[in-house]
Parts: sequence; structure tokens; C-alpha cells
Amino acid sequence: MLRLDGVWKTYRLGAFGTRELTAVRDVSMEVRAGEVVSLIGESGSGKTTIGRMVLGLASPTRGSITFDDVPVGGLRGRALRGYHRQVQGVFQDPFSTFNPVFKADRVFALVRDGFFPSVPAIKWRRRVEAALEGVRLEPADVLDKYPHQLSGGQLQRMLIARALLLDIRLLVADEIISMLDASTRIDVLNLLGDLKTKGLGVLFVTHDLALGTYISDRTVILRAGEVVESGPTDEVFARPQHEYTRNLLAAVPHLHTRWNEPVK
Ligand SMILES: Nc1ncnc2c1ncn2[C@@H]1O[C@H](COP(=O)(O)OP(=O)(O)OP(=O)(O)O)[C@@H](O)[C@H]1O
Repeated sequence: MLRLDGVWKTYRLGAFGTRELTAVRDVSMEVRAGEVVSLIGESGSGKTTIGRMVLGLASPTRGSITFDDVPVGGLRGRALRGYHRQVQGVFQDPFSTFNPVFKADRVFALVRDGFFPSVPAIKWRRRVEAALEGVRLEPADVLDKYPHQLSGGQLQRMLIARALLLDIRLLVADEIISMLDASTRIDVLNLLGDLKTKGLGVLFVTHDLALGTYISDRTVILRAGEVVESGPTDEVFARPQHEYTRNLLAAVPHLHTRWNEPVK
């Protein structure tokens, strides 16, 4: 479904663009339908840059990104809108996506205006309610409310519901749970697990190895813009080949160890 082949991204820096920073180097990877792929790396390793290129919000400097064999870079106007009916992103901070001046459900109205202007209001309302129920939200709890009246978990789920209204096939989930509390995190992860069984592909971007293992089928480890290791999640975690992955794994808290026992 989604393929990255030898993708590079170099940013030009400075007032005259004379300096360069290569954020992504020769990255190749794939996300298939019904599969969650974790893209794991430390801050600054290029994860968000990859997510933005996959969403068509930035173009690779070199290499290709294709969705169903159609190149994503260079999509504009109607073609880009058509792509966004199938591929959507949800990002780290749900509060920043909502305009505090408007009610939170305005995000759904914008989807209708942009993509389904001919759907009658009553029918649209039913679709929104079904999408909310699909992310385990009670419509009456969240509709007609301002963002500050809702929790981070509710807002994050509303954004996933917004993506689902478009009947998407691939979700780019960029650090979507880092700002949620522990139990809400598990709920959102389980929700992604459900969606995957319905055929949704998920590119799950995180700096947190433990979260990456929870739902992903395959894992790609990124360091300074380069893939250092990738493969089925179980294998990467059981037999990490690269020292960088081993170090990342060693830094994960050992859940089976009591807090006062030294970690071996
Ligand atoms: N628009 C831009 N212009 C110039 N440099 C950029 C731009 N966007 C990102 N970078 C740089 O590219 C590198 C990779 O950034 P990116 O945001 O992709 O990393 P990340 O792994 O998502 O980090 P984090 O987890 O902190 O968000 C960083 O050095 C960053 O400063």
C-alpha cells in the first residue's frame, strides 16, 4: 500500500539557504493494509519529517514515496485532496489542532465542507455519530462542547473519528498518545488495534519503544535520519541486531522488576 524507496530529505538553512541539514537518509520501508508499523527513534531522528512526507505535506529531496504505486510527492489540489480521503494524520497535541474559539465538533463540519458538501445535514450528523461510536465516544458527551470542556483523550479520539469519516486506508499517528495518561493510552492503542483488524494500515510514530511493541506488527528503528534496523516487531525486540537498538531497549523501564530492585 505505502512504500518508501530510498527517501532523502535535506532542509536548507540560514537566510540564503546556504547551509543544509539532512533529516532523512535513504529510508526504505512499507506499510501494508491491516498492519501497524512503528517508526521509532529519538527526538530529531526524522520521524515527523517522514510522517509529513507520507502525508504529502513535504516532498522528498530524493527517492520516492508511493501509495498503491502512485507517487505521493508533487500531488497538488484535487489530487492531494483525493489522497487525503485515503491517508490522514493525527498528531501529538490534540489541543493545538482545535481552535479554542470554536466548538470541537467544528472539525467534523470542516470535513463535510471540504469533502462531502452534498451530504444533507441530518445524514451527516448520523455519520458523525457513527464515527464517534467507532472510537468509543458517546456522541452526547462530546458534541456541542468547546475543546476546554473535553479531555485530551476525548479530543484525540475525535481526531481519529474525523479521519475515519473519510473512510481512510492509512493513518499516520505521530506521537498520538504521549500526552495522554496511562489508562487512556491503552484505550487509544486498543482502538488502533481494532481498526487494524478492519484493514486500516497505521504508521505509528513514537520515541517510546514500549508503546511501539504494544500494537505493531513491524518495527523500523531510526537514528539520525537513517534506518538502523527493521523487521517483525517480535524479532527486533527479541534479537536486536544493532547496538543502538540494544541501548534503546536497555533504557526501557523493566515492568516486571520491582521499583526498589536494581535492574540487571
Ligand atoms: N522545516 C524544517 N526546516 C529545517 N529543519 C527542520 C525542519 N523540520 C525538521 N527539521 C530538522 O530535521 C531534523 C529531524 O526533525 P524531525 O522533527 O523530523 O524529528 P523527530 O524524530 O520527529 O523529532 P521529535 O521526536 O523531537 O519530533 C531535526 O534536526 C530538525 O531540527
